[in-house]
Amino acid sequence: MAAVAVIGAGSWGTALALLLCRNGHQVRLWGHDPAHIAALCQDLENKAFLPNFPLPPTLEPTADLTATVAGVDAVLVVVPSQFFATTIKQLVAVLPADMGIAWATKGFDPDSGRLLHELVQTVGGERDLGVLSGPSFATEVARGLPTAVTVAASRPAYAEYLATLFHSDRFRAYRHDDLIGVQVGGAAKNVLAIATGIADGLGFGANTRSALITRGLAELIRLGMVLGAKRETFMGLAGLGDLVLTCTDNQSRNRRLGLALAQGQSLAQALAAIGQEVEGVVTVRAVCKLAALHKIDMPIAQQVQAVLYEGRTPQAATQLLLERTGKVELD
Ligand SMILES: NC(=O)c1ccc[n+]([C@@H]2O[C@H](COP(=O)([O-])OP(=O)(O)OC[C@H]3O[C@@H](n4cnc5c(N)ncnc54)[C@H](O)[C@@H]3O)[C@@H](O)[C@H]2O)c1
Ligand SMILES: O=P(O)(O)OC[C@H](O)CO
Repeated sequence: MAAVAVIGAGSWGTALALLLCRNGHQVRLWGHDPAHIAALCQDLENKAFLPNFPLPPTLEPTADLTATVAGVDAVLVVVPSQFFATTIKQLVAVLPADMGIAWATKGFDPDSGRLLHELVQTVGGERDLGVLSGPSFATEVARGLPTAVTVAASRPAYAEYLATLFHSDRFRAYRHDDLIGVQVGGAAKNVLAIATGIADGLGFGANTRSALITRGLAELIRLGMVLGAKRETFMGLAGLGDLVLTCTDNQSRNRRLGLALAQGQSLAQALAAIGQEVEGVVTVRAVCKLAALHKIDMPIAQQVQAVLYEGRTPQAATQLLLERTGKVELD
């Protein structure tokens, strides 16, 4: 059994920490906010981000990063992408130089637009890198509902090590070698879930939803290919799997944001009502910048950006998508 540091005490970090404890591991769960961690220690529950799931004695909440990683066998970072760079910088300062870093964050580095493995390489030097991604709502994992994810790593043995930590009869962790594709899938699907939420919120039907998911997948593949991903990765859990989950179920915060925008709420109102991280709001900027840089067509992502940041109404954005000239289906 291993000692694991989970860095990020939000809903996903807490759900993965609970899973690791159920798998028999000893877990330290780090949060940046000492008051929140004090509440976790007192309530033995993460009331702010994952209520109604008792924390077992093998899960130790802490706000001390040095103490969190002391003597652990593995480290998993699960902070939202906007805090990822700062957290990694703090982490590498207290982590042995040969210790691998894995993450379950879904997004790009907002400042540089780079994928997170590039940032970790730059800040953390040569070491094992791994990512856990795929269709997985925190609450369902905490409830022990059957879930399957992808674990990709820079080295097959590290992917196998990480997958073994998480794998159980309720949480199947499939190994993968496409670090880039798995990250692009997990990040970009959030933008497409906002688009699908908008369409559903405007009252469009099942045909429209399916069209957006499928044409969204084409955009995601285009982006992945220019960044060096393998095309087939997008047919797996971290691609189509997560895209379908997030675009079709109202547990998704990104989808709910789209629904709220279509119903006339402002971005600020919608975010306040959701009260948690909505990664697509940050990710859409990186995605559109990358699309422009690599000269690839990502019309759905561009319309999401226009709705979020350029004052375009959901109705106008939808109309602009529909008015595009016909084209061949496959690139
Ligand atoms: N919630 C899910 O179901 C789920 C599932 C899969 C992946 N993810 C991904 O996991 C990542 C984390 O999301 P979440 O759902 O746990 O977020 P959350 O909204 O539940 O929690 C917010 C998190 O942000 C952290 N935070 C806030 N300010 C911070 C700061 N200044 N420095 C460091 N951390 C700070 C909080 O401690 C908390 O961990 C995201 O990339 C998300 O896409 C979430
Ligand atoms: O609630 P969302 O939209 O952030 O999605 C959560 C997970 O990424 C689903 O796999």
